[in-house]
Amino acid sequence: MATTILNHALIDHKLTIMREKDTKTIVFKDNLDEIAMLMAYEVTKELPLVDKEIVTPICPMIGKELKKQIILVPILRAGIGLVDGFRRIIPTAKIGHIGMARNEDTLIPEEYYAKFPSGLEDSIVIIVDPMLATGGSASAAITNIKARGAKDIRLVCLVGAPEGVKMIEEDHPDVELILATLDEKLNEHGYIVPGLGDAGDRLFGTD
Ligand SMILES: O=P(O)(O)OC[C@H]1O[C@H](OP(=O)(O)OP(=O)(O)O)[C@H](O)[C@@H]1O
Ligand SMILES: O=c1cc[nH]c(=O)[nH]1
Ligand SMILES: [Mg+2]
Repeated sequence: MATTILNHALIDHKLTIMREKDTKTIVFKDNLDEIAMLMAYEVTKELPLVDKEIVTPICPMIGKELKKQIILVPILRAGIGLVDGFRRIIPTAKIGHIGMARNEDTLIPEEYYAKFPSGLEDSIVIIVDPMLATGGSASAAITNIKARGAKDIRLVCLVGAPEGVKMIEEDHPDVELILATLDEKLNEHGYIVPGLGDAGDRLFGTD
């Protein structure tokens, strides 16, 4: 399935504020929240619809409604920063959580928490995480969510590295990947260059 890079002017403007190293935690959080709404609008543009018979004040008509339940899954921790914005745009979304921690030496991710609503098999699952670096965390999260029954999965990330895109395309060719922007590369510590640093730390004020 094709990878989409949004390259959206307003998202890029807000992302530059987030990237700046002196941006304060609250400003970082607010901009991520606003970007999440814009990305939610973009990724829901072509969701499958079914007909719905309704009556307007003027006459009966066949309207449209979403065909499937949406389950939003943030990859903890940093993915939490995208949840509120998505929920404002898709208030009927149910939320699952998956915790993936990347070992900073080996860069290998490990699942440490998972809780999902029922109905993964029949829902559209939108996994969110600001960063796609090596791709290890997102790829493992997708594998684990598929093992729990999900079939229709989209992965939405803010900043991607070419290495991460390659891993998702190879490991999960059935998953639609949507990025706000594609950065240049990874550095020797597995951080995205130019990137924005450690998204979880910047979002929650840890270091
Ligand atoms: O593509 P990868 O190389 O796996 O790196 C990306 C992952 O790294 C970050 O999480 P981190 O492990 O730092 O956890 P955190 O959100 O708790 O900070 C980020 O939010 C991704 O989940
Ligand atoms: O650049 C990176 C890479 C992984 N995780 C982050 O938060 N930032
Ligand atoms: Mg982190």
